[in-house]
Amino acid sequence: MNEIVASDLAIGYDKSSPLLRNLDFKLTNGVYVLLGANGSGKSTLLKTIAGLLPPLQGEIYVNGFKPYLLKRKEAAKLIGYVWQNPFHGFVEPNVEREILFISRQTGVEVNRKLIHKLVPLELFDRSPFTLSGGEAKRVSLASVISLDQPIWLLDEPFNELDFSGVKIFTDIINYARARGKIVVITTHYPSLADLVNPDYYLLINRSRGTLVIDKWSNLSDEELVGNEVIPRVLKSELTG
Ligand SMILES: Nc1ncnc2c1ncn2[C@@H]1O[C@H](COP(=O)(O)OP(=O)(O)OP(=O)(O)O)[C@@H](O)[C@H]1O
Repeated sequence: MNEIVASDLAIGYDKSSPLLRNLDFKLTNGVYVLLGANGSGKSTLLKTIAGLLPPLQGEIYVNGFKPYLLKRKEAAKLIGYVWQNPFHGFVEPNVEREILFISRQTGVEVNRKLIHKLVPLELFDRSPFTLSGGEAKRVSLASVISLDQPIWLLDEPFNELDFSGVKIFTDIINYARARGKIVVITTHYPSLADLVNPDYYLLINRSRGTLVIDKWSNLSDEELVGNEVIPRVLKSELTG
């Protein structure tokens, strides 16, 4: 059983004004979608779970480990964190080397099926820095999740994906669910997130600096709109 446990957790960059505080939750195997306004702290929460940021207060555990105390290679074996902007993560001169970079660093064998689902072979010799936005997203997803870690944190994975990219991604999330992973996905598009049948939604309440964890059907349109999440009745909200 995989688990992410937060206990009286406060996160952010400034102890005197945390973005989120008093977080107490336990996530177990399943698919979670993290929603919230621009700048509310979604990426910051993922970075804290990934161990890139220490808690400001309280504690975070990933499968019993404090992630911010793990060596980067150990953290990379446990947690696959895909950055929001793929170009921020690229370090290699060609796509093939880029995809295998974390595997080389950690010594973990990659799951080639996941790589080939996401990235067409004809991209392998290209510089990652010359890729289109969608191609770059596919490469950055492949470069991280091909390690098949038990925990995947995916920051805005739907951005830039075309229809076939969304279908492939949906298949990969079904695979992750069947393998008992914990997958946390951020998005501003709940209608796309719905395609992966999330178990729970994590909604950031920015004014209170807290996190609501619930089923989609229990989140009211008022609560969604109040936190800048695109609601169910989109047209009337945008034109009314
Ligand atoms: N390194 C940093 N130092 C100080 N403040 C930061 C740093 N990184 C992010 N922030 C601020 O923290 C807040 C939360 O940022 P974060 O990226 O977590 O938001 P988000 O919910 O992911 O937003 P978006 O929907 O726009 O991607 C923002 O106000 C941002 O400017």
